[in-house]
Amino acid sequence: MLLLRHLHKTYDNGVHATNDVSLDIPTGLFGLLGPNGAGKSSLMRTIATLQTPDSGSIHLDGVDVLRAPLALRRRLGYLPQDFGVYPKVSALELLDHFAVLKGLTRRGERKEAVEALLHQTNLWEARKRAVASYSGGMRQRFGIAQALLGAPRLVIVDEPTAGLDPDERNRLLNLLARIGEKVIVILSTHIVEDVTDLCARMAIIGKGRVLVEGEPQAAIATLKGRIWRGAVSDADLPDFQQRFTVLSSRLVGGKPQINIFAEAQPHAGFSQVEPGLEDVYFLQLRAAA
Ligand SMILES: Nc1ncnc2c1ncn2[C@@H]1O[C@H](COP(=O)(O)OP(=O)(O)OP(=O)(O)O)[C@@H](O)[C@H]1O
Repeated sequence: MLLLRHLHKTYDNGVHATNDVSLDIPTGLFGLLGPNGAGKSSLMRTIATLQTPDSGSIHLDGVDVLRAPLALRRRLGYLPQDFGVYPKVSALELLDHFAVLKGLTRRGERKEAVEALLHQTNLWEARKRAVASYSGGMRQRFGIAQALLGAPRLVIVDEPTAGLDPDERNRLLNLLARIGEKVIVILSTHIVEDVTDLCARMAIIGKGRVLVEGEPQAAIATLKGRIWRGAVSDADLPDFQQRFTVLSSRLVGGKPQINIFAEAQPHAGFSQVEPGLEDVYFLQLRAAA
C-alpha cells in the first residue's frame, strides 16, 4: 500500500501544484485523472522522490519514503511524460543497458529479465530494430519495459496514452492492467476513458487538490438519475449554460447535444441517461473552478 498524507508543494513562482493531497493507493491500477496543469506530474515526481514536498508524508509498505528515498527508488519503475530516450540502438541492447544501470549485473539473470520484458511488452519481434525507428505506441511500450526492470513494487506512468491511436492505447492499457495484478501502478491521464474500464481505483485532481477518490463505478453511481441529455440549438446554448449545470456539449448531426446535471428534468425534451465518469469529471472540475 502507498499512503500519501497531506502533501503540499508550492513552486518558487508561487504555484501551489500539490495542495493537501492524501491518498491510499493499493496494489492494482490506480488512475490519476485531471486536466493539463492540474498537478499530476508534480505529484508523480514527488512520489518518485525526484522532488521533495514542502510538507506531508509518503509511506510505501510502511517505509517512510521521504526519509529513505533510496529504498523507494530501488522498488520504483518510472515512465515520465517525456521519456525522450530514443537512440539508434536496438531495443534489446538499450534495455540490456538500462538493466545494468538498474543493478542487474549477472549476465544470465539480466538476459532472462530483458527477454521476458520484451515478450511481455510485445516487442520481441521488433527487438533488433532501433528504438529511434519505433512508432509512438512501441516507444511507450519500450518505456514500460524499462520501468519494469528489477521487478518494482511501484510503477508510475505519466500520461502514457497521450497521442496514441485507439489500438495502441488499448494495448498499452491492457498491459498496465496486467502489471497491476501484482504491483501498484499509478497511471496519470487526462483521458477519462483510460480510467473508466480498467482502473480499480482513481482520483480526480484539479488545481493540485484531490476532488474525488475511490472506485470509478462508485463515483458514477452517485450521479444516477441526475444526468439529463437533450439537443439544443447553437443560439440557445449560452442560455442553457447560464441556467443549468451543463457538464458537456458535443455536436451530434451538427447540433449541440448537452448533458445537464439536475435533480429533475431540466427542460422539455431532455431525457435521463446513464451517468458516466466523464459526467463525474466535469461536475467536479466545475465545482472546483
Ligand atoms: N518546476 C516548476 N516550476 C514552476 N511551476 C511549475 C513547475 N512544474 C509545474 N509547474 C506548474 O504547476 C502546475 C501543475 O503542473 P503539472 O505539470 O504538475 O500538471 P499536470 O497535471 O501534470 O499537467 P500536464 O498534463 O500539462 O503536465 C502548473 O500550473 C505548472 O505550470
